[in-house]
Amino acid sequence: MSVIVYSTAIALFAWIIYYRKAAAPQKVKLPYVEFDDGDNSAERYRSDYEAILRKGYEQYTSKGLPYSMKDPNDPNRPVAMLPMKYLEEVKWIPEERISFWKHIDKQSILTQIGGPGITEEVARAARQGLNKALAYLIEDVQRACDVAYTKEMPSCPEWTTILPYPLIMKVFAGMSARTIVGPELCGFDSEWQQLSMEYVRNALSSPGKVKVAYPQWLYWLAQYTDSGIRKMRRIQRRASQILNPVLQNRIAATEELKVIGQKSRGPRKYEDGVQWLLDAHSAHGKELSTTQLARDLFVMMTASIHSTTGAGLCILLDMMDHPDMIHEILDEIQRVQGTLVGGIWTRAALGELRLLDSFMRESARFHALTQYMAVQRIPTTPWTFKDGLQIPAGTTFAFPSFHHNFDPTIHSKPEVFDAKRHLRKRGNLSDTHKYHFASASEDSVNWGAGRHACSGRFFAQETLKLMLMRLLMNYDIKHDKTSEDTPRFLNHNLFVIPNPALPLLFKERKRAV
Ligand code: HEM
Repeated sequence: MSVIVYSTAIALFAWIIYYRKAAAPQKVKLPYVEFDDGDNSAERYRSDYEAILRKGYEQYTSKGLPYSMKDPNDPNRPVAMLPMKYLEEVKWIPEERISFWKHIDKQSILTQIGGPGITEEVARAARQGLNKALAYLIEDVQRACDVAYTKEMPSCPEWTTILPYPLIMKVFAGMSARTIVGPELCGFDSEWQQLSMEYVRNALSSPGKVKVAYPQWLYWLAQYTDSGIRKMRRIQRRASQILNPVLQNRIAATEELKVIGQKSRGPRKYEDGVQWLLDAHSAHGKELSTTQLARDLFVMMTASIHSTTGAGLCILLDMMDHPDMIHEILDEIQRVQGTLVGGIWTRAALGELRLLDSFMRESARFHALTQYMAVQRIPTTPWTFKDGLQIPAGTTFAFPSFHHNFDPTIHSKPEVFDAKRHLRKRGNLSDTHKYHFASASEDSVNWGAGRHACSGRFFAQETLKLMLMRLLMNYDIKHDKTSEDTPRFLNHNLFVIPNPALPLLFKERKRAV
């Protein structure tokens, strides 16, 4: 008897050892960079990743060498930081092999708590639907911008304190509602807008709480116990209801078009996120339910709201540090505005705002569109680069976008904010797609790269131009001396965001420009 018990115990012990070894993630074999002074606490990393990335850039990536460091999204294995020479090899590898969406899942944990994730249909709707229809949407988006400013901006005949972050966010939400759900639900402060903003708020705040309160294997439980996540589910149910008639309209319009057999060159009856998602699902032979529609639209909102707001505020803050440029930018705006028919902006006209565009791209270079690293990917099976570098399955690798932006071999005098830098670069080029704000050109990976490069970046570019123009033309803006101690930027792990609590002073111009 005791022999049986003894043998069983040994077998069990051996199995546990084997299982733990098999389950333990394989570690990447690269030099590990950490803080020299011995303080490698979680808090230190949260607020000072930039220092580690700078050290890694100086010692390794700028010299074409990879290294590893603590991954804020994965306590079990480090992230591999790669020099740019590896980028081409992974840009176009299929998602199933080198995954971006798994990185998003790891970072946001939304799919692990019952929330939505990026899908092929979401990516396709933005890449093909939004980008193709963008030229037709500018007029409506401009109108939504005007309505939002009129409603949100207080009267300020004298210098008035305003928090620009929530202002920009609200205005962008108005513009994106028109684009994402179309004319039926997009009214300013409509139920859709309130639901979607509340959803995004919870989708961004709840995962952090879950990560602290639960071990990873119990994350799934939070969808039943966490009030924020339960709220997201309630919002999703209500959103599905109000989206139903909108979806039916898109289905009917698509059927009508099939019957007429019309292959028109212009916009269809509806050009919006609901239509593009319907197109994308149909293209994959899938039926689109209202629940899936709500989830997909919320993914788009979550991807776009704070990223665009953050980039917009970075640009505004840079403008205040370079007031000399504001006059030149205003001259350019007025010159182009003079060519508009009925004061309506077009994509072509927005494209003529080359100085404003160059300023925006320089701001994006300085602040890396609020992220220290880019092109984060996770191999689904072990990946070997051509030179033999191996990345184990499940280990994130990434590229150092922020420090790349300050590399003197890429940009001359990188520490100088040079608003005309990209204008000069574009000057002699026949390729008009390069070096404008939304370009994923080779001198920057701020927008990512390859098959997953941000598909909403052209929309972000045009909405930011419309929003910034309206502010510059109507208001003088300056820093509030009483809030000099308020930090302008906040570090959080791999993000550096303009402080949402930073107030600025606004004063109406005597005569709007
Ligand atoms: C300034 C604003 C924005 C910034 C800084 C930004 C940044 C990014 C970045 C860095 C990526 C990952 C790219 C990669 O790793 O290769 C990305 C992907 C994506 N973005 Fe944006 N984004 C912005 C605005 C938007 C907007 C307005 C939308 C939609 C309307 C959007 C939708 C998406 C989608 C769907 C993806 C995933 C693409 C794919 O997997 O194929 N983004 N974005």
